[in-house]
Amino acid sequence: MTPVLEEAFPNVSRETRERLALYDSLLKKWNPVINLVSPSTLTAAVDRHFRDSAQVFALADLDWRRWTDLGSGGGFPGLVVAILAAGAGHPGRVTLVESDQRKATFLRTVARETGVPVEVQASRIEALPPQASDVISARALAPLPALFRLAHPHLARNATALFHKGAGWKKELDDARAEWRFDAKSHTSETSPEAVVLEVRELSHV
Ligand SMILES: C[S@@+](CC[C@H](N)C(=O)[O-])C[C@H]1O[C@@H](n2cnc3c(N)ncnc32)[C@H](O)[C@@H]1O
Repeated sequence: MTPVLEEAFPNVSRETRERLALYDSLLKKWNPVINLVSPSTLTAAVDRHFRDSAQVFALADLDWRRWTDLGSGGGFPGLVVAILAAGAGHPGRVTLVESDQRKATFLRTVARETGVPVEVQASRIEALPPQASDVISARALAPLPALFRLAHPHLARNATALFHKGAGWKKELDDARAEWRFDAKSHTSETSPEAVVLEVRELSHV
């Protein structure tokens, strides 16, 4: 287990850290074959991917029952959420949606090897029946207006969307207001100074 993982996750159980370490090693093994994350980010994966993902778990209200992660790719942030939730004894169900079959196979492999219960939907988000999720997350999937179109059918009443966004997030928010009503709060990212996690509630069409 790398000391970096211990520093990044000081308050989780040993079992959770071991699961994260196993995930990290599988990511490094599979990445040259299916490009789950940019290869240049692999050496700093604990910070760039694992700690970055953990932010949404910490921001969500604790009482969620269904969490859906859209466009999960290599599992960020959704699979990290599932590992942290399992470690905390959280009873909620996490679904990862990823249309690329090879990436979905990777997600199922990590879930099986770490023993973390997670549902992997290997399909396009647009093809899913409504998920009625209390929390929806997505990182690096689409600009905000398009992301709202993808997420909206899957939100339960009083749901929260937690979206990682880069430096252009203010412009994306302005663009989205042409089409959508919502309350939004930005949380400065702990892993990248110009990035944020946007917390969006009460999303409805204009
Ligand atoms: C840029 S990657 C980001 C992956 C991951 N969220 C991350 O931050 O590392 C976007 C992922 O979304 C998936 N994706 C894009 N559009 C999708 C759709 N309409 N339905 C399901 N998955 C989609 C792609 O296959 C890809 O794996």
